[in-house]
Amino acid sequence: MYTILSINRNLSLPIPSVTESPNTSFQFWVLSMTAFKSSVSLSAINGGHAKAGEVHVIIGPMFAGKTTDLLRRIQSESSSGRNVAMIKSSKDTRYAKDSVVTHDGLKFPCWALPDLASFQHKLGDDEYQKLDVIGIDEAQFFEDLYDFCCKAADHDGKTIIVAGLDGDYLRRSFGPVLDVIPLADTVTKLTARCELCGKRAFFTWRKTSETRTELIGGSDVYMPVCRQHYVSGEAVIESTRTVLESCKVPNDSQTEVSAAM
Ligand SMILES: Nc1ncnc2c1ncn2[C@@H]1O[C@H](COP(=O)(O)OP(=O)(O)O)[C@@H](O)[C@H]1O
Ligand SMILES: Cc1cn([C@H]2C[C@H](O)[C@@H](COP(=O)(O)O)O2)c(=O)[nH]c1=O
Ligand SMILES: [Zn+2]
Repeated sequence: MYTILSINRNLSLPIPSVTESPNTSFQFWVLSMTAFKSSVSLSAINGGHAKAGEVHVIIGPMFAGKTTDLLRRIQSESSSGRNVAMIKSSKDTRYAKDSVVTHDGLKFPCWALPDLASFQHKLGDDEYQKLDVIGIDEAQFFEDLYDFCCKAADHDGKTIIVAGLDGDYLRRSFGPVLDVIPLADTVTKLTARCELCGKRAFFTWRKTSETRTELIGGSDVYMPVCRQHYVSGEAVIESTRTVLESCKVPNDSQTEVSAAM
């Protein structure tokens, strides 16, 4: 039998009035949680920061408006008087070196970095401490995204807003973006318009035959498509491959042909 005297925000603890010997597993759990709570204060959890951090993730195919949404949120935070910074992957060289740029041409100055771990050092500790909000674009290219979000949100009290592709051109998980979903306060999946039918596009189609996962490019290389046109596109590629295979001259007959020439 337990009497919960009071649970309030200063972690005051339930005072168990044990009417039986505390050897049942539930009673042991309550007592061990009581001991845990009394030894850990909130400030120790997030490194002494009064404000707990946040992680917000924006995903979707290319041209879905991920960067546009990221810029909107960052500008809103800045207008509210919060100190913001923007980071993008230095792999993104499409529109500008030191700015995040949307496909519509909207720009915002940023740090273009090869990794996130170097950000605090490059910014400087004093400036980093002053930061309230950090935006991250092209997050699929940052291998250290998970660890950065953990430290920045859990221990440094920062609000992190992440924008990146959830899937690559094969609709496979792209880089570390999906790994941070369990860390997130919110997850927003955006859609584009299918270039072939105008319906909602959830996927990105690569127009070229390159097969490497990382291939920087815009509408020259990629287009957003709906499920129907992604699948039919795959069907077209497969049937084209079959036709080309059937037109190929077999190797042994190639030898006969070249010998006859
Ligand atoms: N097929 C498309 N569907 C939706 N938006 C498109 C398409 N093609 C070009 N755009 C433009 O791309 C803009 C989104 O750009 P951006 O925010 O950079 O997208 P993302 O970061 O998701 O690639 C849209 O506002 C729109 O003007
Ligand atoms: C699908 C896909 C995309 N990329 C690259 C192409 C672009 O440079 C970025 C995505 O830019 P956006 O801001 O989302 O428009 O990623 C790639 O390297 N591999 C892919 O499979
Ligand atoms: Zn379509």
